[in-house]
Amino acid sequence: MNPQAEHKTSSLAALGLRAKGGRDATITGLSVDSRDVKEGTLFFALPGTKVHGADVIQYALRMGAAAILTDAQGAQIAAKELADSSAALIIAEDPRGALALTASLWFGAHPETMIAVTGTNGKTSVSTFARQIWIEMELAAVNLGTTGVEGAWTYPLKHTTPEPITLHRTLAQAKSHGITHVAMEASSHGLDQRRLDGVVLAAAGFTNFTQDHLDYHKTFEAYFDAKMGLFTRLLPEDGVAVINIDDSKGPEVVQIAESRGLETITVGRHPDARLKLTGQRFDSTGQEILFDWQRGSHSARLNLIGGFQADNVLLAAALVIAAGGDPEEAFDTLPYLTTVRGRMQHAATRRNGGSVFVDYAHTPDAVATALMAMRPHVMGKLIAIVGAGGDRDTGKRPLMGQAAVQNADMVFVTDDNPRSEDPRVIRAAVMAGALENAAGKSVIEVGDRAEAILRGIDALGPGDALLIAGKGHESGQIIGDDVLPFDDVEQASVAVGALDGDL
Ligand SMILES: CC(=O)N[C@H]1[C@@H](OP(=O)(O)OP(=O)(O)OC[C@H]2O[C@@H](n3ccc(=O)[nH]c3=O)[C@H](O)[C@@H]2O)O[C@H](CO)[C@@H](O)[C@@H]1O[C@H](C)C(=O)N[C@@H](C)C(=O)N[C@H](CCC(=O)O)C(=O)O
Ligand SMILES: Nc1ncnc2c1ncn2[C@@H]1O[C@H](COP(=O)(O)OP(=O)(O)OP(=O)(O)O)[C@@H](O)[C@H]1O
Ligand SMILES: N[C@H](CCC[C@H](N)C(=O)O)C(=O)O
Ligand SMILES: [Mg+2]
Repeated sequence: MNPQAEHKTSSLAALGLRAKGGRDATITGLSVDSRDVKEGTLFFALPGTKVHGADVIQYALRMGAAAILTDAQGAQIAAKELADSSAALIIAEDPRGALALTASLWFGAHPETMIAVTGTNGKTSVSTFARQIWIEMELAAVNLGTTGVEGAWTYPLKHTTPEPITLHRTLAQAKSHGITHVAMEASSHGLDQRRLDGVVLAAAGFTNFTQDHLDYHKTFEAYFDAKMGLFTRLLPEDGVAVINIDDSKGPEVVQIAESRGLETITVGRHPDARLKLTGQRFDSTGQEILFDWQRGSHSARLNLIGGFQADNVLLAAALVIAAGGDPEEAFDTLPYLTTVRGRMQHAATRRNGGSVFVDYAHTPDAVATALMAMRPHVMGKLIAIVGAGGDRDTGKRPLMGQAAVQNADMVFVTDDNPRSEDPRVIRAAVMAGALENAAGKSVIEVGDRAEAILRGIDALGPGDALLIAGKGHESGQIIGDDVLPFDDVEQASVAVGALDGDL
């Protein structure tokens, strides 16, 4: 906890907020949840997907809220309670944006160099590689996202892009631990809800754009627009946009960035890419890459499985350069990069040489990419274990089954966080997509994930490989409201032990 932020007070005026009737108040803390309100809190009553925070203003006032910030609708909902109270009222057109800016002023300090990455897949990978490059360059760096805060300082997080109060508190804490460089993930939910507004970015990256999260955004257009907020709203005029030009949306992102006059660094195999991947050769433990930067040719060994990891690594290197890093120094670190936890991670090897990898592919594109990426490293057959999450985009389920069967030789369909849904219904949707495209390949439904892993590993012969997709670094299986301990890497070695005897 940042002591300064926890014990401080501030006037509304010092936070840049103007209350109705010019009323000021002494604020002792910020909250978006009425249940956390204490004496002196500024409560942000936000419109939500389930309720409007204004519905609970009455409760926040009873707990001692000194001020309420809400939108016009919220002020109307709680008009009577607000009129009867001495708390200051701020009405904002964009209350989530106001929350983010207020949180950034409240916590104040943050590391001096910050970058953010958006895209459907690859955010955690790119931000982790950027952090690893900085650390190899002897800078005090962290990545912040799905896997928490990792690097020179570690801290757990619940969200990929935490809500602004948590985000700015975490950044202030990072600063107090001596962190100077942060690579963070900008999720589409986070961008849509303005969670990152108020973060000052040196550079922003775009990985790719494919289907996910349509449960929340409803349309591809809305999902893309949310992601583009990173370039249209968040990145300052002097920030640099780093864009994967090989993605079909890449040129559009370049246009969006250039229409604001932003400097761009394009990355990819495309002939015009500023950081251009020109060659790639795979072997059983990784790959050699060739790339061009400003008329100079470079080569590097990557101890990473999967062709797409080269895209992620080069995007990370370009972000480091965009944020002021020396290019040659950044390129020299590439052979030292290590697997991102739960992403194409080698988990176990059978006595017969069959190998097991754990990956976080949880979108149709990621399942296809991950499996295709394994092919050049695998001599024998490729087996996939796949499942889809409950209470998430339902449209992606059959497409994930299809992507698995089209790119593997044998598929097991199993459970992956059914949450409040009936797991059989989720599996049926994944199975339908797989069976429709099976073309004679074997597709087997095994609900219990541990059993699916055991059976997948049992099917491995010499030279074969198994990809366990979907859960990556996760440590639990979410069933209803329960989280049962479950770790794919651990299960893989338990299964190998059970089948081969402990090696
Ligand atoms: C779908 C979504 O993003 N929801 C976020 C949203 O909540 P909401 O709109 O559903 O909130 P609501 O329940 O309708 O309540 C409205 C407001 O009233 C408040 N409230 C509600 C009840 C009460 O008793 N008191 C009270 O004050 C709530 O705190 C909220 O501010 O606003 C809340 C903060 O105001 C967030 O905490 C919440 O994130 C939830 C926890 C969440 O799970 N989000 C996930 C989906 C998410 O953000 N994931 C992304 C992407 C991951 C990926 O890329 O795969 C991430 O960045 O992690
Ligand atoms: N550049 C890429 N292109 C396509 N697929 C990728 C790429 N990078 C990673 N993936 C696939 O996506 C999976 C998730 O990767 P990663 O965790 O880096 O993405 P993310 O964008 O952070 O995901 P989340 O939305 O859950 O935060 C990986 O396990 C891999 O299968
Ligand atoms: N952060 C993402 C990843 C989910 C991964 C998968 N294991 C699932 O539960 O669907 C989400 O919550 O949609
Ligand atoms: Mg992530």
